[in-house]
Amino acid sequence: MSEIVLSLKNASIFQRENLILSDVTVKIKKGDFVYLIGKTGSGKSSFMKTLYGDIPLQKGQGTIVGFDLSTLAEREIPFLRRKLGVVFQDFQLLNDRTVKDNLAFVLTATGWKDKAKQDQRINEVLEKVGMKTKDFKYPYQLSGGEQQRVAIARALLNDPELILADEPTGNLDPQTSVEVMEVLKEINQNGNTILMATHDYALILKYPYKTLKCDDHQIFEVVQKTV
Ligand SMILES: Nc1ncnc2c1ncn2[C@@H]1O[C@H](COP(=O)(O)OP(=O)(O)OP(=O)(O)O)[C@@H](O)[C@H]1O
Repeated sequence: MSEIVLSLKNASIFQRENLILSDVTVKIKKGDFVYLIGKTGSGKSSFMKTLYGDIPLQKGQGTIVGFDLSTLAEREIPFLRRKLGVVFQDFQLLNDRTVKDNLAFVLTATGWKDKAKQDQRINEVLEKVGMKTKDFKYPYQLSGGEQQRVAIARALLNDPELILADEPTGNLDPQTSVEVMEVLKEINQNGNTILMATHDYALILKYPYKTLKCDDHQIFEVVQKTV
């Protein structure tokens, strides 16, 4: 039986007291690539934030990579995030340090003490995203696509059970979006599970995967034709 990495049942997603999505029932299996689409303001980011513990799950049931979202305590959130890799639209790299030091910072913060092991892991993840030769650069010396590759490498550092990518191509031109998508496709083919929020329909047509849609306070699966 396939391993379930995310399961929500009759979940409601709120922003403060406002109900954004109701009765959400979703399952994601290990190895899946799943899109989350929907208009601006339909709740994609709110959904993602609930999954990484930024918004509490107030109603319904939810488990993600072994954590119960409905009982998630503040002190558990760093441990949840270690099992997730989160990628944002605006990359969120630290501008005052090199690519290598951005990644080393995360490894140190998550308990990697041995410098040689850190270096090895950094090389491995940069290799996966084709950025190994640019580890000495500062983020502002890189293009948007390169910065997003580094952000993906950072998400891979602790071998996450699920990668949550919230509009990872939102700041990129169409050609660069395709290049970043190729990276995501490849890491999915290597076994990583990915949930990606996007409103880039061209990408969805080019790379068809299971698609969930946020609309009218609901989330439902759509088939490619009706996207
Ligand atoms: N911090 C907040 N406090 C209160 N309401 C919020 C907050 N953030 C978002 N919302 C509201 O929640 C709803 C869903 O927003 P959300 O950002 O999840 O949508 P989205 O689908 O990700 O949109 P986009 O594609 O523009 O990123 C919107 O009506 C928005 O106004």
